[in-house]
Amino acid sequence: MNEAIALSVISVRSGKGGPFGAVVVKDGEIIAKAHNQVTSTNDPTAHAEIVAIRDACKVLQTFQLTGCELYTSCEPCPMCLGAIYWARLDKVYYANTKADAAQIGFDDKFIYEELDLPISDRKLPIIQLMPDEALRAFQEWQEKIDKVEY
Ligand SMILES: Nc1ccnc(=O)[nH]1
Repeated sequence: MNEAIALSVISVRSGKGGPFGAVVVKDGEIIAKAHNQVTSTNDPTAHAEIVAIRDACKVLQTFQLTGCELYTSCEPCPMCLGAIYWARLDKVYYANTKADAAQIGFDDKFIYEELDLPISDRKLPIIQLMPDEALRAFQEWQEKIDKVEY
């Protein structure tokens, strides 16, 4: 967590992104570390946690981080939490909370609140189109013998 927090400070001082840092640990060793890079890379998904997960997967040459733990300087936002579940990390440690992040202008808490609402009550319109056509790829996937599942 010391390293994750140090990265969050580096992020602020370097001007490369928001005040967030994260590290991925396996068997007690740091295998990947990152700070937020949203504004310096024009990538709204370049949260510290996402960048660290991408790097860890590259290092381990895998799309699943089972056996790894994530240390993040702030409670993960819903996007990062989704990535954490998809990556199958074992555990998450965090320092600042989403309420702390909200206080300095980061939307993590707002997105959590949106997710608690029924789709019809959310700020973001989400409209279904062409479900029958889209199902074709799902059917093909289900029938595919040599697929790589995740
Ligand atoms: N928890 C976080 C919120 C926003 N940006 C980040 O990199 N991390």
